[in-house]
This record gives sequence, C-alpha cells and structure tokens, in this order.
Amino acid sequence: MEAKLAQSLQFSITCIDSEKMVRKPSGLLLFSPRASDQKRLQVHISSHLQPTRTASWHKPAALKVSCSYKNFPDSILKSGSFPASFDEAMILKNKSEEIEPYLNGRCIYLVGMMGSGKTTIGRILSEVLGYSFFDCDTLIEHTVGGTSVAEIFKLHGESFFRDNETEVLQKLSLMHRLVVSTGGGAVIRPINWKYMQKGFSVWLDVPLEALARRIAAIGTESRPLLHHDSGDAYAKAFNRLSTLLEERGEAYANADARVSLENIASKLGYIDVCNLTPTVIAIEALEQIESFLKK
Ligand SMILES: Nc1ncnc2c1ncn2[C@@H]1O[C@H](COP(=O)(O)OP(=O)(O)O)[C@@H](O)[C@H]1O
Ligand SMILES: O=C(O)C1=C[C@@H](OP(=O)(O)O)[C@@H](O)[C@H](O)C1
Repeated sequence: MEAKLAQSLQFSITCIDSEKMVRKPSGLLLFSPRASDQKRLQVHISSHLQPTRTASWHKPAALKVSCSYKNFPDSILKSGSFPASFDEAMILKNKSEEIEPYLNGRCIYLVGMMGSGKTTIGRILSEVLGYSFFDCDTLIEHTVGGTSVAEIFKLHGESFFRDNETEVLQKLSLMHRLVVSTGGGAVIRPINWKYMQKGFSVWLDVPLEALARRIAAIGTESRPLLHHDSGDAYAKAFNRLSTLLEERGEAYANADARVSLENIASKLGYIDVCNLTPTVIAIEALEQIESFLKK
C-alpha cells in the first residue's frame, strides 16, 4: 500500500472521495460499570448520535455486548506484542464509531518524539476508523529509491531528508481518510504545520524515561539522530532525546490534541506509563480528538 502511494506521490495524487466512504455507525452496546460507578449505561450508537462522552474507557466494565471477538480486527486485539483486553477493544470500537462521522474524512497526523508510538497507535487508529495508514519515513524511503532513512541522512544529509519530508506531507495533505505517522522532527518546520492543519494533529506525549527504555530495547539502527556505537544504550538515548525535546517541546504543543501518557496513567492509577497498552492510548487519542472537535 505504501509502495503504491509512493508511486502515486511521484506522478499524481489520487484524492479519495471522503463523502462516498463515510462509514455509517450502527449497533447496540450495554455496559454495566463496576461498583465504583453503579450507573448503568446504555449506549445506543446510531447515525444520529452526537459525539458525547458516553462510555468512559478508564472504568473497566463488565460488558454485556452484542458482538464477539470476531468483530475486532486483529490489530486491535493484538498490536505487536501488546494484547488488548476485550473491554479495551470494545471501548475503542465504540468510540471510533462515535466520532468517525464527525471527522468528515479529515486526516489524522500523529506527532511526537522518536519511539513515542506514532506507528503503533497510528495503525490501530487507522484500522478502527476505516482509514488508510501511512508512515512518512517509509514514504520518504520509497521516494528516494528505497534508501533507508539512516542511509539518506548519511548520503545526503538531514536537510535533504527534511525537504523530502515536507514534500511528502504536502502531498498527503491533499488526501482524505488517512492516519499519518510523521517523523519525530516533522514539527520543526512551520510549513509542515500548514499541511498538517488540513487534518487533525495529535501529539503523543511520552515521558523521556519511557522513550529511552523503548529506544534502548529496539536499537538505534533506523534512527540516525540517536545512533551511537557504544556505551549505555539507555543513558545515550535519554540524553539525546532530552536535548531534542528541549528544542522541540514548543513545536509539539502546536498539535490540536495532546495525548499525555502520564495523564492516562494517573487517571488509571498506574505508577508507570509502561502499563498502558497501545489500545488504551488509542482510545485516549480519540477522546482528545473528540474534545478538540467540540471546542
Ligand atoms: N504503549 C506502548 N508500550 C510499550 N511499548 C510501546 C508502546 N507503543 C509502542 N511501543 C514500542 O515502542 C517502539 C517504538 O514505537 P513506534 O510506534 O515505532 O514509535 P514511533 O513511530 O513514534 O517512532 C516499538 O518497539 C513499539 O513496539
Ligand atoms: O525525530 C527525528 O528527527 C526523526 C525521527 C524519525 O522518525 P520516527 O519518529 O518515526 O522515529 C525519522 O524521521 C528520522 O530519523 C528523524
């Protein structure tokens, strides 16, 4: 899919007719929240429903539902090595059906530091919303003849990479019904915001410690700005990421919506953000988009 888009980016842009593709939500879900919230919620999802905060995802609920696991795409129940609970998957599906009509086909751009989960969360969001998913880095790699991001940095330098990044964002901004995982540095050029403002931008705000843990676990081969040959992987990643975050913090805050993992963890009573599954984070992203839409 991304290969195909990369080709179309080079020749012509195929604009997707969002009107024809809008999904009509339907279904009936019955939620029985636990003792802490005795109020029984009946959530009718109909095409006339206003986007309201109906079932709150942060209260794991005993669910009486009219569907089964078969109703969920694989990516929701299992994103990489992160299995989602049935409750989480149900709430995500519910929330996505609720807000999808109000997006009017506008794209969602995920921004955030390297390792913040833009690709992981982006794939989940695209699946539940019935959108296509694109990763800017992958599109840039295709545009530059299949050269990896690391090689592009090495052979042509960062500003060449940034020019390609801007070009890809400009072309994506002409399209509809996409979830786009941008590169961590896309926020530094004001022109990129002009393109992203055609849709909704969502900042995945992940604490530095968690980012450094993730980067140390997966390595820095594909992330040239973090690459190092030796030394303590966690400490190196932490130091480099913290410098980058100082430079970019304000730029990320330009996003329409912010998904703070610290805020989600505190709502759920978790001490560490590493307990948050991608599905829970995707639900919060939809809730934050919904709040933005209501402004
Ligand atoms: N909620 C999460 N908890 C733990 N690890 C995560 C979570 N989300 C993503 N990851 C892991 O972090 C790494 C970076 O995620 P990725 O989605 O590639 O980030 P980005 O696209 O922002 O660089 C991957 O190994 C991914 O599996
Ligand atoms: O933060 C950055 O400047 C970069 C982030 C990377 O993308 P991810 O955020 O997807 O890792 C990639 O675009 C490039 O290595 C530069």
